[in-house]
Amino acid sequence: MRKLEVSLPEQSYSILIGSGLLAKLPNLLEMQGVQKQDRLFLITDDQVAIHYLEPVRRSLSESGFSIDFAIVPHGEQSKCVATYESLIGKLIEAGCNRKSVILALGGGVIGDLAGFVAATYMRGIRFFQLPTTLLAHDSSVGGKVAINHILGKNIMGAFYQPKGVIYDVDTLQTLSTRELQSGFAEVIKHGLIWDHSFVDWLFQNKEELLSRNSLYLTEAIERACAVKVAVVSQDETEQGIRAILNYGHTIGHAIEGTTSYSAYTHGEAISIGMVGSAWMSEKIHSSSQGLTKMTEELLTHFGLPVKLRTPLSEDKLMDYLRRDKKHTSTGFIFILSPIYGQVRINEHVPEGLIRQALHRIGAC
Ligand SMILES: O=C(O)C(=O)C[C@@H](O)[C@H](O)[C@H](O)COP(=O)(O)O
Repeated sequence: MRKLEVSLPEQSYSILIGSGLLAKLPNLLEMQGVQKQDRLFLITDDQVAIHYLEPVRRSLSESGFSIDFAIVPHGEQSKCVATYESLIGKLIEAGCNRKSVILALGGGVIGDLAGFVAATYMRGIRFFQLPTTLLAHDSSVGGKVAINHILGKNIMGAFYQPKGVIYDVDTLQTLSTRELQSGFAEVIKHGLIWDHSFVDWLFQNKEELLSRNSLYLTEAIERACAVKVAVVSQDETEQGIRAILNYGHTIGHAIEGTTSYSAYTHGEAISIGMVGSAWMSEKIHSSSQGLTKMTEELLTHFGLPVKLRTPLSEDKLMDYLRRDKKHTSTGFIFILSPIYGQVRINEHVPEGLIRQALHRIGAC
């Protein structure tokens, strides 16, 4: 088992990554201070539930924990006010109190949604992230929890850290190919923003990674999480450097939002967003020549899209970009890469350049 520590001013926690961790959940929770009398409430989705709900529920009940659960439909549409409110109702009905603990068993949607429920139920109760997708190496760490508004992604949210992340890599074996590939977008992002040797390693080991070799996946998750931990521990609430974790997300969120979260997975949208960002980087920084081609090659190797499948309106994407959380009254802020393996926060990116980048990725 690999272990990383997230050290934050108010609270620190561990990320445990390894095989067979869900089976050890009762012990791992007790080691993190959860007691048998603390009511557990597990939140998952209908796809994850098929594989993991019963074994997890049974092992916790047989170990003496009392556990209730709720299953929501899979997909980004569940990150909404209606699902949030219904979950709060279920917690009340189950008798959850301030000592109760939420278990977020699933991918990024479940982690964000259950985390937001935990952050707000009775003004905040403990929660653990139990990621079951590759993409969730990113969303489970760092405490960004949120639900979407029809006009914007993650608009209602909080910075609310989990008490721990328990990442059983065996769960990646049941992911669909599309979901696995989607997760690589965020893994690649962590390399592109911080550590070019990690990007090279991903290139070299793509066969092992795509064939779900657990040792290689564990290594990839650990290295990507290490980048995230290094950034978040410097800037928990995104006052500055944490914005670099948004590389590719400005355009990516606009793609997801304008297609009502139905045409692209989060990873696919971020993949296309990173191509747009690489292209703008080349236009602004002469030192990043060749970045777009290299980014496209890497993403394509991992089965990710580098262009919109069907053209989207440039104006609609621009409207969405104006509502991006990084946007200020002084202009568009983009995370761009002056050199392979590093990024900077670029303020005042000209609208004309953004429009050209949108064309480059297939907007019309
Ligand atoms: O942790 C962060 O900070 C990130 O930006 C990571 C992103 O990959 C993640 O998708 C995040 O939820 C996006 O946050 P948002 O503030 O842009 O909504």
